[in-house]
Amino acid sequence: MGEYEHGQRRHSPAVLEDPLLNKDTAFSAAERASLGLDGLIPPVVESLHEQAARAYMQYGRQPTDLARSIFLSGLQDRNEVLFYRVLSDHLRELLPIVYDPTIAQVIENYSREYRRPRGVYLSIDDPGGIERALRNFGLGAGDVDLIVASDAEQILGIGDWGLGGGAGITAGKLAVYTAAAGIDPARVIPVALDVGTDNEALLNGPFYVGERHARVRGERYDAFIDAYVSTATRLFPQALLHWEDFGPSNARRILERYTGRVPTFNDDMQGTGAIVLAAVLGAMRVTGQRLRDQRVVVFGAGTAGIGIADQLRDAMARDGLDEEEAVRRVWAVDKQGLLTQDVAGLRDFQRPYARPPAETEGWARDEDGGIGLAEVVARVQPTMLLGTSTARGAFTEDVVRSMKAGRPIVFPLSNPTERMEAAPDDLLRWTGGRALVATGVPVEPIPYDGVDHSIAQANNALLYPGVGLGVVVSRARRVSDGMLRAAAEAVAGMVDVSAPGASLLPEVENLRAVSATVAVAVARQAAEEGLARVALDDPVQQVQDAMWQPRYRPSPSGDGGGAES
Ligand SMILES: NC(=O)C1=CN([C@@H]2O[C@H](COP(=O)(O)OP(=O)(O)OC[C@H]3O[C@@H](n4cnc5c(N)ncnc54)[C@H](O)[C@@H]3O)[C@@H](O)[C@H]2O)C=CC1
Ligand SMILES: CC(=O)C(=O)O
Ligand SMILES: [Mg+2]
Repeated sequence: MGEYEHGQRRHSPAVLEDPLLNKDTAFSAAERASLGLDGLIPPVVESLHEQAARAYMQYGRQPTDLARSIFLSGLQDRNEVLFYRVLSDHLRELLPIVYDPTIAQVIENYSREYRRPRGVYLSIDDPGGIERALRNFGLGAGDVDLIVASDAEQILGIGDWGLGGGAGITAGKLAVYTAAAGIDPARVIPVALDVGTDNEALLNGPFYVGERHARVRGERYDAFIDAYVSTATRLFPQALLHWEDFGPSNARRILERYTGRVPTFNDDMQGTGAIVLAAVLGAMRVTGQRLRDQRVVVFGAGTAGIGIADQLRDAMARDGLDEEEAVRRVWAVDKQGLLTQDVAGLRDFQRPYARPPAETEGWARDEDGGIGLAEVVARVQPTMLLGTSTARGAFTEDVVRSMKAGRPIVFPLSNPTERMEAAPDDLLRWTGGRALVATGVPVEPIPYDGVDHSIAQANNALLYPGVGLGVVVSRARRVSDGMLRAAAEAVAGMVDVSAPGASLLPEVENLRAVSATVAVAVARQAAEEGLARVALDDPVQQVQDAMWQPRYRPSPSGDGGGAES
C-alpha cells in the first residue's frame, strides 16, 4: 500500500457530502480554494436562484408523485438549503408531495426505495444502544430544538408501517416544520422507534429494513419509550419531544406520562384538535352561531377523534357551558357504533364521551347490536360531523342529508385521500352548496352554483409548526392546553370568511405567516402561564429572528457566503 489505504482520500470533500453544508455549484471561487474543492465542481458559479430553477425543472420531469417525492428526498440529501428554497418557492404544489397525501406512498415504499439513512433509528432489541445512537448523530446538549419520534403503529390512516413508517413520517413532519415555521434543520432529529411491526407483508416480504418481528407491547415497550425519553431529555435538555402516529393504545398514555415533566406534544391529538377547533371557529363566524349550541358527531373515536372532541369540549365550556354539558354535546361513534357506557372495550379516553344507555332506548341497532352512524345522525341531528375513522365514503348522502338543516359542518379529516369519509364535491352537491367543508388532504377549489368553494385543509400541518416555533422561542417548560388554545385562536383570527365560498382556514401559501403568528401567540401564552424560560420582550421580533431561511451562509472555513440568490 502507498501513503493511503485503498479508497481513502487525502483531501476529503466532506463538505460536498454534508447536505447542511453543501452548496454545490454555488460555492464561490474563494470557498472552493479554501475548502479544497477546486476542480471537484463544474467551473460555473451559480446563485441559489439559478440552482433552484434547475432543480424545479428536473422535478417537473418526474413521471409520478412517488418519483417526484424520491427526487425531492434526493435533493434534500444533497443540499438542504436548495431543497427548502425549492419547497418554499412552490409550497402549494410541493407540500402534497413532501407531505400529505403522497407521504403515504413514500412510507408504503420505504424499504423498497431505500437509498440512504436520515435521522436516528432506535431498536427495541437494543435499548442499551439508545444513548450511543443519539450521540452518534453528532449534536451537543444545546444544539437540539426538536425531536420528532414515531413508532408508526397508525401512520396517517394507513396503519402499521414499521420502521419505514417511523422514518418517513418523522422526516416529512420535520420538513414541514422547517418550510412552514423556519425550524432550523440543523437543530432537529427525526427518530424512528422500531418496536417491530404487525404488518405481515413487510415481515415476510423482501427488502424490509426494520426488525423482523411482531410489534412489542406491554412492559418492554413502556421501558423502551421511557429509555428514549430519559436519554433524549438528558442529552438534549432544551428539545421539544413531538410524538407522531402512535396507535390508540399508546398515544394518550405516553403523552399523559410525560406531559408534566418535559416539553412534549402529541400532534395527532393536540395539533389536530387545535386546527379543527380553528376551522370550527371559522365556521361559527360564517353561520353566526355559538359554539355552545353545536351538536357534534365524531366518527372514529381514536387518537385524533377524541383529541378533537376534547378541544371542542373545552372551547364549549369556555363559551359558557359547564364541562358536563359540553361533554354531552359530543356523540362519539367508533367501530362498535355509538359509544355508550355499556359498549364493550371502551378505551379510557373514550369513556367520558360514552352516553348513558337509557338515552338510546328505541334507537335502531345493527345486526351486531351497535347503533350505527346513520341512526346516530338521524336521532341527534348534529350541526357538525367530523370524520377521523379512516373509513372511506362513510359519510353517505343519506347521512349528510339527515344532519340538522342549515349549514352543516362536515369535515372528512382522514388521510390520505383514499381514506376520506366523503369527497368534498359530493358534500357540496348533496347540500346544495351549503355544507361548510374541511379536509385533511389538500383539495382544489370547487365551483358550485357560480361560487368557488375553497376547501380548508384542516391538517395539523397548519398548526404544529407554529406551536413548535413558539416553544423554541420561549423555551417553554411544557406545552399547556392554554398554549394550544392560543394557537387555535391565532389561526382562526387570520381568516376572513366573509366572501361566499371562503375557506375556513388560511391558505397553505400563507403557511409561514400563519406559523409565525401561531408562534407569537404560543410564546406569549407560555410566558403568561409562567412556563417560558427566556424573557419575551419582543416576541414578534424574537419569532422572526428565530426563523431559519433557505439561503446560503458563509462556509465554515471558506471566506464568503457563496453565491447569493
Ligand atoms: N387532518 C388531520 O390533521 C389528521 C387526520 N388524521 C386522520 O384521522 C384518521 C385516524 O387517525 P388516528 O386517530 O391517528 O387513528 P386511530 O387508530 O387512533 O383512530 C381511528 C379510530 O377510528 C376507528 N375506526 C376504524 N374504522 C372504523 C369504521 N369503519 N367505523 C368507525 N370507526 C372506525 C378505530 O377503531 C379508531 O378508534 C387517519 O386517517 C388520520 O390520517 C389524524 C391526525 C391528523
Ligand atoms: C395529518 C396527520 O398527522 C395524520 O393524518 O396522522
Ligand atoms: Mg399524524
